[in-house]
Amino acid sequence: APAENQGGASAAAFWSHKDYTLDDLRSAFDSLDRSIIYSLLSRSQLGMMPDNEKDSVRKASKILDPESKLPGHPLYVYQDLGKGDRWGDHDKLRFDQSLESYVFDQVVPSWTKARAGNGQEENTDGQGLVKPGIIENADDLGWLNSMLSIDILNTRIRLGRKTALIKFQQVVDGKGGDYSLDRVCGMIKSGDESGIRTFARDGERELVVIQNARRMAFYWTMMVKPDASFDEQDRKKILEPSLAEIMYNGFVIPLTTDVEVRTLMGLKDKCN
Ligand SMILES: O=C(O)C(=O)C[C@]1(C(=O)O)C=C[C@@H](O)C=C1
Repeated sequence: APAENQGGASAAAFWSHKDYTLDDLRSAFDSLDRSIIYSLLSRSQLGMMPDNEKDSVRKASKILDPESKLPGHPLYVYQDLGKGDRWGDHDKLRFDQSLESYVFDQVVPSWTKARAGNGQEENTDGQGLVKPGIIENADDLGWLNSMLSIDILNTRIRLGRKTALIKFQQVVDGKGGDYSLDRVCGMIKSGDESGIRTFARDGERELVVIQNARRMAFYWTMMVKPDASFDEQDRKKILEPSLAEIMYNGFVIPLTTDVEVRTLMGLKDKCN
């Protein structure tokens, strides 16, 4: 067996498994982001259905944001989620220790709840988390899509954990640039969260992620051929790629980074 698999107390021995690189993770981010933008856009088109069909979409947006007056446009809805000063303090977002990630409370509707229009409690786990339900027919594609959007978003944000572990590994390998193991461990041990956040962030990469989101939103909205019955308002709702940017800038990247920071701060015992 390779030396690094023989165990040992040092950080180097513990973190030397190299199944994937930061580049591998970034291509995983890229494909998740494609799915996220696509599912949000296809979801947004539901908002352009005739009024009677919009009802289920309205219900979905009400669960996300009870104050919302907008007809089920997830990009608007997610934008609303960011109204608080700190994303993590928003009452619909909660950090789940066991998942090492933020979860959206009460946003994954179950089939029964959607169908029966019952109160929020019925299908929850007792802590306000609605269990995913079973989609029984095509009428529920809207619900299915909103569950997928949330699920892919969660998966994306949780990837922050692996990303943080790889960044720590790079430091252990002496490939952390300005960041030595001593420096990073110093920040972890002294509880310097903002220092660790600066370490975890990569401004250039963030620009690439945001630009990709914009481009995908633009590309896919161009593929939507507006029907003569869509009014000006509706057109604006789908043909607005900057909403993707708002979402990634204000919410998706910050939450992913938060997961990275929390993961890194938890590596105290990997520091000597
Ligand atoms: O790619 C990284 O290095 C990440 O940490 C992921 C991510 C993102 O959410 O896409 C988060 C923070 C960084 O500033 C850049 C990008």
